[in-house]
Amino acid sequence: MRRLIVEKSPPLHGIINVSGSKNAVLPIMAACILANGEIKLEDIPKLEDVLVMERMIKAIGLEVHEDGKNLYIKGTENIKCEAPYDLVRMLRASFLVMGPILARKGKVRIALPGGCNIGSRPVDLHLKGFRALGAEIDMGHGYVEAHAQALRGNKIYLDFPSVGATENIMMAAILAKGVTILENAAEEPEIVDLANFLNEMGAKVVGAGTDCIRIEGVEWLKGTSHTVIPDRIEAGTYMIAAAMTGGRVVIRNVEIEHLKPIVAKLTEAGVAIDINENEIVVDGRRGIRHVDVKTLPYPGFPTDLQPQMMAMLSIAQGTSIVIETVFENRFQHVPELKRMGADIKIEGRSAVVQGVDNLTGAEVKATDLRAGAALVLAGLVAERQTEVTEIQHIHRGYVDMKGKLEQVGARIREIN
Ligand SMILES: CC(=O)N[C@H]1[C@@H](OP(=O)(O)OP(=O)(O)OC[C@H]2O[C@@H](n3ccc(=O)[nH]c3=O)[C@H](O)[C@@H]2O)O[C@H](CO)[C@@H](O)[C@@H]1O
Ligand SMILES: C=C(OP(=O)(O)O)C(=O)O
Repeated sequence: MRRLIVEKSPPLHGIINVSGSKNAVLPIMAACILANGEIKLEDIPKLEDVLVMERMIKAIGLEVHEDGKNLYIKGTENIKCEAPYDLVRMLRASFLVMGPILARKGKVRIALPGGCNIGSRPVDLHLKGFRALGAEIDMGHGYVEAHAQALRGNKIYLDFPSVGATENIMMAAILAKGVTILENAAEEPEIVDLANFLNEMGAKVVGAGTDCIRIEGVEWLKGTSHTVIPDRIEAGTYMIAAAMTGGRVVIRNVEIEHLKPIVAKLTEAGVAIDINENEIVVDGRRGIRHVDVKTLPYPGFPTDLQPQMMAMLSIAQGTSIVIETVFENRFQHVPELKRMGADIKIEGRSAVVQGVDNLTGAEVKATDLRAGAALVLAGLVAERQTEVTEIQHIHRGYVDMKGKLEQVGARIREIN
């Protein structure tokens, strides 16, 4: 099993280039099922999750090839209506092929995604949306089946602004007859990127990025070229790394607007931040003060940065409160951080983080993607050596984390 060995590192210094967004590229790859024609996705992030999604859309019948930098996908009408369990199991986002297949073929059979370890993550809101568009849904034997004579636009109110449900329902509505109004929709930048991509292919989506999205059904979609937005969670992770180590790092290829919640919290914690056109300079030399953090749907503080933020607050001056409102089981990094000497108490969905002077290296387990990132960051400031195991989770969502951190002075290596 591969592991990352992280040693106490000097303050990070230099430049880090952010890759394309994992959470934008995955739904966009699913949306290719809706199109006829050639699609070019430029500068795609080379991530395990992208490879799995590539296998998924190939299994459905799309032609996919890459030239090391770009991904070329050929949309076709000859698609299969079934998404196999072995792929849905590996990647939750693969459930996002359900809306596009249903839209295209009027029927779909897909494995229910397995429980992921940050929460139970049901798909009831996705299914509620498909039902409102006229689909009949059957469940059994670990699969969900949907079929419809013809999908028809409708008014749909989401009980919670779920990112995945917003994306799946939006894609199902693209080829439906009439107009769909999606209320209490998620407003994440990745949803705007998906809507832009769909519109470039000929869809009629307005309002993405607000809580009300209007989709006017069209007959068909054509091919296009698209560059996905920069990964705001990757950017935020390295911003926190710079702050924690008391370094000064220039983070390039960022969309400043998307980073507002993390910029606000780091500034409140005493970190100096300079903003240029598409780069951000993070200077942690003044030290870190305690801050309270509550995760919320965008534009609130992202749950995907909560573990990394918690690692930072575990060495801040004073006591911080971290409240996780999005996922009910996203504190699994806490026992691991405690093994490294952090002083954290969990009370329900809140964690009380009392900053300590020093963390100490230990063998710790990456229980999920962002938990793994948090432990790597903790390792950069911990005395002696930290060994992070189960790093396949990190490879799901970070392009060459080891190389990017090494480039700014981190002492980190990967071993088998
Ligand atoms: C591939 C991708 O983009 N993943 C992101 C996406 O996940 P994902 O799309 O799975 O997250 P959601 O926004 O759907 O989930 C948020 C909350 O809604 C609940 N829920 C969701 C759907 C549903 O049908 N019923 C229901 O109860 C979930 O259990 C969770 O508690 O948004 C999350 C929240 O920003 C991020 O952490 C993930 O990185
Ligand atoms: C939870 C995450 O991803 P996924 O929804 O793919 O599990 C994440 O990116 O932190």
